[in-house]
Amino acid sequence: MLELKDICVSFRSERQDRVFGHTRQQVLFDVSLSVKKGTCLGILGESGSGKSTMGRVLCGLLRPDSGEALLDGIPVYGSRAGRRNLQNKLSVVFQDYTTSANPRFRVKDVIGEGLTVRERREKRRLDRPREIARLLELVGLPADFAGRFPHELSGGQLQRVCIARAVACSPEVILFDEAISSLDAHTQVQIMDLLRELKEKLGLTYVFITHDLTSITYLCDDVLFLYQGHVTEYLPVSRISETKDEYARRLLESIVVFDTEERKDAV
Ligand SMILES: Nc1ncnc2c1ncn2[C@@H]1O[C@H](COP(=O)(O)OP(=O)(O)OP(=O)(O)O)[C@@H](O)[C@H]1O
Repeated sequence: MLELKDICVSFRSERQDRVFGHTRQQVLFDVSLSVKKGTCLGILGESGSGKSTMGRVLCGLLRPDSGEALLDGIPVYGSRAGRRNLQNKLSVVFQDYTTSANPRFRVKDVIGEGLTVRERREKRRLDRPREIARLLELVGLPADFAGRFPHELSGGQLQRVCIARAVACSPEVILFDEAISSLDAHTQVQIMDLLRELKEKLGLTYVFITHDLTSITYLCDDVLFLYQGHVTEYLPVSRISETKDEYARRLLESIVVFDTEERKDAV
C-alpha cells in the first residue's frame, strides 16, 4: 500500500519588496491518501493545484517539509532502505514522452533502461532481445520497432515505449503524471485500454495524475480532488456524482452538457 500522511510542501520564493530575503510559498497542506494494492487512484485538480508536486513526493523526488510517505509501511524518506524499497517497486510515466525518451537511444535502449533496474535488483543478466520483444508485444507494438529511434514513432507509439520501459523493471506501482494529456482523443482511449489491460495482467497499482475527469472515470477506482494544495474531496469514482467539490461539480456539469449535445446531434 502507498500512503501519504499529512504532507506539507513549500517552496522558497524570492521577495519582491526586498533586495535580500525570501518567503516560502506553501503548495501542499496536510495531504493524506492511501492507495490499496491493485487499485487505481486518480488525482484531479486544475493547473497549479499541486498535483505534480504531490506526484514528486510520492515517487521519492521531493522530501516534504512535514508528514510521511510510506510504501508497504516503509518510510520513503529518511533511509536508504526506504529509497531502495521505492526504487524497486515504483515506476513513473511522464506527460512529455518526447523528452523522457532520449532521442539518441533506439527503442531497445529506452526499454533497456527499465531492464537495467531489474537486472540490478535481481542480480542476474536478462536475455535482453527476448525481453524487449516480449515487452513490445505487451504494449501492442511490433518487435521490429526495437531498432527505431523516438523520432521514427508517433506520439502514441512513443508513449507505449515509455510504458514498456516503466513495466520493464517489474514494478508494483506505476505513477502516471498527465501521461496521456498530450495525445489526441482517439489515442488517449487506446492508451487507457492498454493501461487497464496491463493493470489486470500484471496486478499493478496505479496513481493517475490528470486534469481530465473523463479519464478518471474510465480508469480509476478512487478520485482525490486537489484545490490550491488542499484535498477538497476523496471518494470512490462510483460515487463521483455526490461530490460537493465546486471544481468537480463544474467538470461534471460540462460532461453532462457535452453528452446532451452529442445526443442532440445524433437525433
Ligand atoms: N520547484 C519549484 N519551486 C518553486 N515553486 C514550485 C516548484 N514546483 C512547483 N512550484 C509551484 O507549486 C505550485 C503547484 O505546482 P504543480 O506543478 O504541483 O501544479 P500542477 O497541479 O501539477 O499544475 P499543472 O497541471 O499545470 O502541471 C505552482 O504554483 C508552482 O509554481
